[in-house]
Amino acid sequence: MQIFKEYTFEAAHRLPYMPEGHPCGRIHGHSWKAVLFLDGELESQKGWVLDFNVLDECFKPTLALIDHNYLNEIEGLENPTCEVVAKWIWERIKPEIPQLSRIEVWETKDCGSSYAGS
Ligand SMILES: Nc1nc2c(c(=O)[nH]1)N=C([C@H](O)[C@H](O)COP(=O)(O)OP(=O)(O)OP(=O)(O)O)CN2
Ligand SMILES: [Zn+2]
Repeated sequence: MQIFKEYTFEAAHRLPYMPEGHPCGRIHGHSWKAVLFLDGELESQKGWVLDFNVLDECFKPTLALIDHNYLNEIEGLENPTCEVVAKWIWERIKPEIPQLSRIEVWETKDCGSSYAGS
């Protein structure tokens, strides 16, 4: 069984390795979306894989670091592409939620990344 939960955050970033004059090299902001997917067995009595509230509590400190922030100033996000952001979230959440199977990070309404540990 797979479950998922979507989180949104507002954050600014710039991509430092863009050529001179490239718009993504300038500081700009997005309404980002992170979707966390969990794979696991149904707990028979409760009828769920994991309480969404447990996931919320686990993700809350990470969300607080990135929401309304400038990503480039956060350790590990010096080059904050959506690929790097997905991997960074994975490395923070996977040790606490072993059922985590994939993360999507949407940078705009139509582009993003998907990371499943490799
Ligand atoms: N593989 C990646 N490519 C790009 C990333 C990224 O993280 N990974 N990021 C950017 C920029 O940050 C840009 O802000 C987002 O992409 P873009 O499609 O250019 O978004 P726009 O809204 O500016 O463009 P539309 O014309 O509206 O689609 C660029 N590339
Ligand atoms: Zn961007």
